[in-house]
Amino acid sequence: MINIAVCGAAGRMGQRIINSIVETEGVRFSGALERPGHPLVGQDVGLIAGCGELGVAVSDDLNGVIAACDVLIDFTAPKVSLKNLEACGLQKKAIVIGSTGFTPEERALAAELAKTTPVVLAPNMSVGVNVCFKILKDIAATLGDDFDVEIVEAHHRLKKDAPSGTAVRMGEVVAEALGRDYNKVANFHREGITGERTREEIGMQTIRGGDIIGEHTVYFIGMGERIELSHRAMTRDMFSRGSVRAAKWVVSQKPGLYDMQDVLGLR
Ligand SMILES: NC(=O)C1=CN([C@@H]2O[C@H](COP(=O)(O)OP(=O)(O)OC[C@H]3O[C@@H](n4cnc5c(N)ncnc54)[C@H](O)[C@@H]3O)[C@@H](O)[C@H]2O)C=CC1
Ligand SMILES: O=C(O)C1=N[C@H](C(=O)O)C[C@H](O)C1
Repeated sequence: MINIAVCGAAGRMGQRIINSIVETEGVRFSGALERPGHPLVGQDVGLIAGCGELGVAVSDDLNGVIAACDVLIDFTAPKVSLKNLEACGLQKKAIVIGSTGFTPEERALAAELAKTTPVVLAPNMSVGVNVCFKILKDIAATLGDDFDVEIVEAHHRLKKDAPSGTAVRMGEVVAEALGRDYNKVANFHREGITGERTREEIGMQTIRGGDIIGEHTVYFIGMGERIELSHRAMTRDMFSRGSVRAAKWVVSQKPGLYDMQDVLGLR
C-alpha cells in the first residue's frame, strides 16, 4: 500500500486529487497540507473535498505530513513546490509536482534538488495532453520552417500564471523540433505597428475567463492550408488521476527529475 499526502489540499486540484486517491486501488490517503493560517486547517479534508469524512484533518505541519507518507502530491505554486521538494529530499520521500509558472532558474533548482529524491514535475498530468506533446514533435519536424506556429490557450479567471505551463511546454517541444530556442523565439505580445511576422517566431496567446478548465490549440499555418491541434479539458479529474498514477510510478524510481512522458512511457 502506497501512502500519498496532498499539498494544496483545499485548492481546486487538491480536492479532486483527494477524490482520485480514495477511488484508486493500492494507495492510501495519508495526509493533507495547506498553508499556515488557512481557515480550513484542522477540519476534516474529506468533507472539504466532498467525498465524506476521511478522519484526516487539514494540517500545516509540512515535515510531519511528509514523515507519514511515501509520496507527496503538490499542486500549489512554484516557490511552495520547491520548498516541499527540498523537505521531501531531506526525508528521502518522492514528490509529484503539478504546479506551473516556474522560471528557468526555478526549474534549474528543481533539477538540482531532484538529484537526491525521485521527482515527477509536469505542467499537465492528462494522458491526452501528453500524447499531444508527442504528436507535436512529429508534426513540427515534418512541416519544418514553411509553416508559422501560433499557440493559443484559455483558462479560468482565477489562474495566476500565463501562458499556461502546458502552452509553454508545447512551445518548447515545437521550438526544439525546429532547432530553435523557445526563450528567443516566443512572442507573447503584438500591438501597434509590429512589422511583418518573423518566420521563426512562435506566437503565444492567452485567454482568461469564467470557469474554463483548460484549452490549448497549436496552429501550424502554411500557404493555403493549416493544421490545428487542440486539446480541451472537460473536467479536472484526468489531471488528478494522472497525478495519482505518477505517484504510484515515482515511488519505485531512482532519484532524478521525471515528467509524465516518463510515467506514461511516451519518451
Ligand atoms: N499539472 C497539471 O496537470 C495541472 C496543474 N495545475 C497547476 O496547479 C497549481 C494549483 O492550481 P489550483 O488547484 O487551480 O489552484 P488553487 O489556488 O485552487 O489551489 C492552490 C492551493 O495551494 C494552497 N497553498 C498555497 N500556499 C501553500 C503552502 N505554503 N502550503 C500548502 N498549501 C499552500 C492554497 O491555499 C490553495 O488551496 C497551479 O500552478 C496550476 O497551474 C492545475 C491543473 C492541472
Ligand atoms: O491552472 C490550471 O487550471 C491549469 N494549469 C495547467 C497549466 O498551466 O498548463 C494545466 C491545465 O491546463 C489547468
